[in-house]
Amino acid sequence: MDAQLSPKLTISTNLKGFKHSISLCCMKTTLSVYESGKLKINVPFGQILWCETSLNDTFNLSLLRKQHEKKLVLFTVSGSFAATFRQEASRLVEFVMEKAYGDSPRQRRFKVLVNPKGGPGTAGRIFGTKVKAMFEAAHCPIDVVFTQYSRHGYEILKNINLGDYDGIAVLSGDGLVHEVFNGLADHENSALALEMPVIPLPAGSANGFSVALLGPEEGLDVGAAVLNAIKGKKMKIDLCSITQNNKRSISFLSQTVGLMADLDLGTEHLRWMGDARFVAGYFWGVILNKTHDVTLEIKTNVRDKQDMVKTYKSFKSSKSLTDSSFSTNGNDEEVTEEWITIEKPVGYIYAGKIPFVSKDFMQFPLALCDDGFIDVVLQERLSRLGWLKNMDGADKGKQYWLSSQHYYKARAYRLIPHTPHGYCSVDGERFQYAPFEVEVLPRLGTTFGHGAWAADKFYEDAPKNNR
Ligand SMILES: Nc1ncnc2c1ncn2[C@@H]1O[C@H](COP(=O)(O)OP(=O)(O)OP(=O)(O)O)[C@@H](O)[C@H]1O
Repeated sequence: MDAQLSPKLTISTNLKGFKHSISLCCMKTTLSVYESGKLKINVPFGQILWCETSLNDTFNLSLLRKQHEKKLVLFTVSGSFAATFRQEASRLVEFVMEKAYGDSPRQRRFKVLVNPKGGPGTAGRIFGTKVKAMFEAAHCPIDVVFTQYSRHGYEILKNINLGDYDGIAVLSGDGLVHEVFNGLADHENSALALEMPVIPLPAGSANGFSVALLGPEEGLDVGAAVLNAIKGKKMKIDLCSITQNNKRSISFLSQTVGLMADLDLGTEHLRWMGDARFVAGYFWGVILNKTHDVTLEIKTNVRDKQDMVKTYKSFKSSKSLTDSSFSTNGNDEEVTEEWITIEKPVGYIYAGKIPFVSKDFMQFPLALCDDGFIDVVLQERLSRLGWLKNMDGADKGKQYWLSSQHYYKARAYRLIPHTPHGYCSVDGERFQYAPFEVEVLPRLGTTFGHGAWAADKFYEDAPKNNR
């Protein structure tokens, strides 16, 4: 436990589960609450939302604390102190607030969009029981809209008054975030609009954006996501432009055809299952085991998998690589990017900017938020047994090493499906099953987070008996 620092205060409280009098002590990285000399609560300053005293010598503290299923829940500590302790109280408040926010601005103003139809349809309840109180506890002004119909989010963001907000918090899945980025891109001042941070609060099915920012554990914890909205650091992320039938739009996560599109869009009727619907969809896809004929053209520098991992690892350890790092071959020689064409029957094509496409499936272990590349996976058709084996280690990206899985870092690509019918999923939304073209728009989008995707469990070494 870390050393105790000076600010300390004893308050009388009627807090449930506590005796009459408790003491609050500031440690180096935490605030500790003691009762009769015994430690009862020890919370990192990062989880403190607000701390204040009021005129009648009462003290109020709001924080997020891990509870059931290790999720962060709102907790308040309040009580009164003797008038003789006013100075101690104000010192403690000042100290705690400074530690709690550091150089992050306090009281960010948010537009909050809630999709009552997202995922299992619980966003409205999550807003009323958790999210609203957390923003209020942090004294963040919020302007809330429950979306009424598909594309409502797009219209709101297209016409938003940018000066009124510090961020857009989206309580939903990735589909509504897709609308939000597209609305900002079509704003009359789109360059400024795309500087507006967009923060996901998970209430959809896959919640890929939230998992990318906070990791598979915290990414599904709405408390952790609200905390990120309140205190996260501004970070830039690549977006993609997707053109289909001469219509251009923004994709921020992924595009896919084949098995992975079928298991997403073909399971809309199973929304009530939450993200388990994707597993059910996968098994159904394996039973059908369809083949998709495609032409794939990729603007890439052809590299082997070991080399790409080496570059990725050194990026992770030094964080000093530049945007063009994946353009060199490890020997600091320039490798020319060229268009390559692949024509073959496939199980699926999946391209993405984030490591996890759902909490258990790290499809793009080498994805980086702002490297200027989109990771493109071509998975050859497999036997049914092969598809089942494919699931082994999927949460750590083990399938990256399969010889049947081809992995590219691309600046752009074109996909032309030849099979007559199929699904095409863009950020989890249904697009036409028709040719499309994708180009990376480096660092065009903005969010709050830790400065990089939170993926750290990649299966970095090729398994010995590579299938
Ligand atoms: N009131 C509404 N009625 C019907 N559809 C809506 C409404 N509000 C938003 N939508 C649409 O709901 C769709 C799905 O929402 P969302 O993507 O947020 O959830 P999800 O698909 O379950 O999650 P994920 O994308 O993470 O898998 C979006 O396409 C959005 O346009």
